[in-house]
Amino acid sequence: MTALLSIRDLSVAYRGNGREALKNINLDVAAGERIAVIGESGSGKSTLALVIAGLLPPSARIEGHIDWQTTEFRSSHSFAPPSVLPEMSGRTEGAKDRQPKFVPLGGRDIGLVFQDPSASLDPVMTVGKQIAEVAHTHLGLDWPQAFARAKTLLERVRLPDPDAAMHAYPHQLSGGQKQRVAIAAAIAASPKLLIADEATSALDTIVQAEIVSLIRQLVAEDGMTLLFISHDIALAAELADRIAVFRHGELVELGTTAQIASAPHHVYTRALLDAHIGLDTEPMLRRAGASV
Ligand SMILES: Nc1ncnc2c1ncn2[C@@H]1O[C@H](COP(=O)(O)OP(=O)(O)OP(=O)(O)O)[C@@H](O)[C@H]1O
Repeated sequence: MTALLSIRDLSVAYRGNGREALKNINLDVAAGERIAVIGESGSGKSTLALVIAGLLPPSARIEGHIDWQTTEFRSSHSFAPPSVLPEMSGRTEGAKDRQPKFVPLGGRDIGLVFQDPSASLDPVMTVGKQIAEVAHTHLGLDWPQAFARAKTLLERVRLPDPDAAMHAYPHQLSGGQKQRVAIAAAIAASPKLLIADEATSALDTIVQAEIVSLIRQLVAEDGMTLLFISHDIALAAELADRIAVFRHGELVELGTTAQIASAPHHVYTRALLDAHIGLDTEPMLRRAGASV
């Protein structure tokens, strides 16, 4: 399968933080693949999402490369994450040599869904306008077309009354409904990559399962690549083809969901699995296609 994304020797350090948030990460993500990134709090999961999306603060030190395979240019293009550019002044010749380079744009090429939908939704703009704005900006649709697309998206994310929701403000919706709206906005420009960073962590178990199922369906229907970030290995196993296990900024294990769930190599992965034993390990293994 073609790699959509190749991460090479990637390290990230935040200013004022002695420890590197990511250490020498190498990871290929295939086009159309669903990959889960799991690990405990502080393991570097969100940093990975932010560096891929080019959203790290400019003060963060980034080393290494993220290469994108884009159909637009029909070849592989390398980009230095935007926030590293000022620090790359000594290497600009090399950077110029790689022209034309493809710099993915958040919203257009990468859809992002975070834990707290309230933080990504504008409280004083109607839901319909927020989704339509993404389609208007990134797809160049005129406003009537953009609003029509917003309505279709609200139907696709299964909001109970899409017509009413178009005119609603975020505070009038439940947490699960807001997350559906955030997902609709994230996929409004048909991004190649959807990053869901703890997108279900703030929701109760039933709504969590509904959102996971929704993400699975949308990713399949639109042929998106999924980076699903979670601290919950059981949830990750529900929809990932492969699981990447992070600890203290390092990628300690990478394997198919069945392999990770049934025969983990790393002691830390085993500990994450053990935390689920007696709770939902068997269903998780069955879902992952492993023999129990
Ligand atoms: N803006 C920042 N400035 C300084 N240090 C940061 C910043 N953001 C994250 N860090 C540090 O980087 C490391 C990795 O954090 P990160 O948020 O990527 O982990 P995480 O696995 O996503 O954790 P969580 O599940 O709690 O969100 C941690 O030590 C964290 O304290």
